[in-house]
Amino acid sequence: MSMPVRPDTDATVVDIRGLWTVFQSADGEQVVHRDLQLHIDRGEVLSLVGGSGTGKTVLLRQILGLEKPTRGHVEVLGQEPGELSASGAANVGMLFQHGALFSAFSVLENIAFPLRELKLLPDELIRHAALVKLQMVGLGPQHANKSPADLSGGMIKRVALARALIMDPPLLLLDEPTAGLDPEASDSFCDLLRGLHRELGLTVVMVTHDLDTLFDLSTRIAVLADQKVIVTGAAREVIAYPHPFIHEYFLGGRGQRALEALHDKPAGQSPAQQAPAAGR
Ligand SMILES: Nc1ncnc2c1ncn2[C@@H]1O[C@H](COP(=O)(O)OP(=O)(O)OP(=O)(O)O)[C@@H](O)[C@H]1O
Repeated sequence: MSMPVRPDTDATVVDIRGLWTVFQSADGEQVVHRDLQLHIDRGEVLSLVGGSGTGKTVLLRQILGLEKPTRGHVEVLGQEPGELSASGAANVGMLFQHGALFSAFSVLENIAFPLRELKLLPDELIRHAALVKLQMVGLGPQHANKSPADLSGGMIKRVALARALIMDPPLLLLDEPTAGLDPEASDSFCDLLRGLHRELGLTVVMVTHDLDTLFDLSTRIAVLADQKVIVTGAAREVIAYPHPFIHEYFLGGRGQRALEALHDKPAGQSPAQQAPAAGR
């Protein structure tokens, strides 16, 4: 007997509908998001791009469950953000902008911290899991007992990434993942992220001001302006959208240089070069 074929409803990882974010200030109300919509499917690397103060970081925090929108609907894997999955693990891992490691903890203690907080597993198992993650981000066990103060900027990002991945979240949020890194460390961190995205089948939502990182990693770009997502699509599609912010951001000198670098890469290396996907 054949089973009825069901539509694939499992593809949605993030579903945001009718989102409003309004802050009260001494000068009155500040509307940051006005009826914003965003839909992200499994396996995407979606980058949020927008001018300063357009609410990119606030949106990441809402997906993570650290902040509630004023109005509207945010769902991550069919659940309210911040809830644990059926297995008790976190659905979302986040790499904060400056790594945000605990300075009094060793590298391994930092990576293990979220698992230890759960108070479900014995110490030896937690230590082992943290060592596996340390290796996964390209750092050897000789770094396990170091203090964050003894690490380079690139290593701090890697340790923070290992911590974000400790509970094997299917969704990873990255806030300015390459900010503060020199070009070499930045390229190497992008290589690591690209590899992990592929190997772990992660869905990634990223905020970046760095156009090289943007073009290097994104499978889709969403542009925030006028308090909403004005366009989403592959790089070519977004760049062709007529809006003053897009023109200034992508077609100024900085954007032109990053685009040229993108075109110089061998075909197949850069996901942003793939055929345009329909904006959602
Ligand atoms: N808790 C808060 N209370 C009041 N206003 C806030 C709060 N959090 C954020 N804002 C305001 O919301 C706006 C959006 O902030 P957000 O940090 O998300 O911007 P952003 O797009 O990430 O900007 P940038 O690219 O400069 O980091 C800003 O004007 C900020 O001052």
